[in-house]
Order: sequence, then structure tokens, then C-alpha cells
Amino acid sequence: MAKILVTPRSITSQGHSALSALTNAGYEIILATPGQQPSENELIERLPGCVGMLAGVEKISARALAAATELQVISRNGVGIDGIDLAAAESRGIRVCRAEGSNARGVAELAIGLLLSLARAIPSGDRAIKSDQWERRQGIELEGKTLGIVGCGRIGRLVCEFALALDMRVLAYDVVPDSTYAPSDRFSFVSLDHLFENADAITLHCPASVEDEALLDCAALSKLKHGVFLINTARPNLIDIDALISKLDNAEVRAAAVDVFEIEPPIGDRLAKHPRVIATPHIGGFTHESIDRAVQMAVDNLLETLCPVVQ
Ligand SMILES: NC(=O)C1=CN([C@@H]2O[C@H](COP(=O)(O)OP(=O)(O)OC[C@H]3O[C@@H](n4cnc5c(N)ncnc54)[C@H](O)[C@@H]3O)[C@@H](O)[C@H]2O)C=CC1
Ligand SMILES: O=C(O)C(=O)COP(=O)(O)O
Repeated sequence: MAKILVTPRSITSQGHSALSALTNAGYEIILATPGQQPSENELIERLPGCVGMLAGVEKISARALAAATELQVISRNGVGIDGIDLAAAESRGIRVCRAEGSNARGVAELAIGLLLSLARAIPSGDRAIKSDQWERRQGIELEGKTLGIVGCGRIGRLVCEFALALDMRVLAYDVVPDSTYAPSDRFSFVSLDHLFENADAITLHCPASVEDEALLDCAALSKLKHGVFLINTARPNLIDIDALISKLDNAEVRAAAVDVFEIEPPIGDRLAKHPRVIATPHIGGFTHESIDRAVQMAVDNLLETLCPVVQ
């Protein structure tokens, strides 16, 4: 029976309703160790004999792909494909597809939740009360403040709508700005430098760059407004983490919220533990609704590429 490896850490049993379409089409589901990202060794062990892979955010290296001699398609149950060695996949004729837009609402709602949490110091207020402290940190209101959105795609546009509904101004930067997108006279596409210099809060919604240079390196972080808020629900390597920590130490960056880490879980991670940082465990797309949409789309994409074994 042709096999499909299912690795997303959000799928902890074969009982997910969308997966039954794979068994109904005649495929055997091989479930990787539940709840975590599979290692390269686990992929090398499980990929041989698989024609398809329903993949999460794990690294899929050229070495793992070399073991996947029958693999025809890697279907992401999400958006980011920065973990996949795309050149190796292409050279082996393996198609890579994404569940585009499936988790945009989940991430956009989290980004706005984090923005409000930063502006009103909600997590630290809760922590203080739980340890019998009465710590009233004076917050700021978002009305009239400027949100900088880097990457104005599916997630960035939803964040933009929410920010406009909060009466914010929005400056957006995108490598391919869509000139037809003009949701309000409080919105404009600008250069990256203009965004860096003028935003009161910045939220990242672009893919990780293929080159290793961080988008927010030390020089870029030095251009930001003093006391800016920074939100990263995109990918960790978009920011030079050491440079960010020193900007947080001297409050040049007033506070940051981070959902994504180089190593997950980020045990002992200096950024996650920083007192000016709100850290969440990569939950941007981890809602019931987003996961259902993402798995359904990923299964549909898989079956579209592979011919069903049984009709
Ligand atoms: N925390 C989480 O759970 C999740 C995180 N993500 C991350 O969010 C990213 C964005 O997702 P979507 O909005 O769905 O993708 P999308 O493909 O709809 O939009 C990405 C946008 O970024 C633009 N872009 C590409 N490179 C850029 C750069 N260097 N600078 C500025 N803009 C650039 C593209 O032109 C596009 O408009 C994903 O690549 C992924 O890394 C996505 C889903 C869940
Ligand atoms: O879709 C993406 O790019 C994500 O980062 C989602 O990650 P997850 O599949 O929830 O572990």
C-alpha cells in the first residue's frame, strides 16, 4: 500500500477528519512521533516508501530527501516552507505546496492580541496579581498610533484591517507592493526605512529570507523610533536576536512579543526569558479553525498531486 508520512505537531492522532480522505483514497498513513517536530533521523527512517508527506515546520534537509526515493509531494499544513531544502526537492522532482491563507486569521488575531498585550502590559499585570503584587503599569492607547507591517500578504492585510478598526495609521512595506490594495486613507505603502523610522509598533509578516542576513539586523534596529514595540509571529531569523536583546536592555525597543524561536521549545532562550518580552509557544496558526482549514487544504493538495490509489 502506498504510504503518506504525516508529521505536523498539531496532529496527534490519525483520527483527524481530513486525514480519512487519504485512507479513503487508498493510502496508508504513517504518523510521526506525535506532538513534536521530527528529527532528520526520524525522517530518514520513515520517508523511504512514502509517496507523499503532510509536513509541518520541521527541517526537511537534502539528506532526508535523499532517503525519500519514492516521494512525489511535500504538502505543508501551513504556510512557511523555509525549513525545506527547496533546491534539493526540485532536483529530485518533488513538488512542494502550501496551505495558503489557511491560518492567516489565527496569526492576525494573535498579532493584534500581542500588540494590545504590549500596549497595556496585560501579562505582567496578571503575573503580579498572582504573586499578590498590585502593579499598575500605565499603558498607551492605540488610536492615532502608527503600526508598521512588514509583509502585506494574507496575514499582513488582515492585521492591517484590524489595526484600522482600532483607529491606527498603517505603514506597510512589501517587496511586491500591490498598488490596488488601498483599504483606507490611513494606509500607505512605504519604503522599509520610512517604516522603521516612523512606526510606533512593528509587526513582521513576511517569509524568512533565503539568505542568512536578518531583515532587522543591528543597523536596522538602530533606525527604529525610541520606545517602539516589536512583534514577531513570522520567523526567528528575521531578527538579529543579540542586537534585539541589547536594544531591549536599554529600552530603545520598549518591549517585544515573539511567537517563533530558532529552537522550539526555546528552553533557556535569552529572548524568551527577557523581562520586556512576551513569549508565546508558536500558537499563531494553532487554533481549531486554522488547523482544520490547514489540514484540509494540505490533504486536498496532496491528493491533487498524487493519483488516488483506489477510486
Ligand atoms: N506563527 C505562526 O504560527 C505562523 C507564522 N507564519 C509566517 O508568516 C509568514 C507570512 O504568511 P502569509 O501572510 O500567509 O504569507 P503570504 O505569502 O500571503 O504573504 C507574505 C508577503 O510577504 C511579502 N514578502 C516576501 N518577502 C518579503 C520581504 N523580504 N520583505 C517584505 N515583504 C516580503 C510577499 O510579497 C507577500 O506579500 C509565513 O511565511 C510564515 O513564516 C505563517 C503562518 C503561521
Ligand atoms: O504555517 C506556518 O508557517 C506556521 O508557522 C505554523 O506552524 P505550525 O504548523 O502551527 O507548527
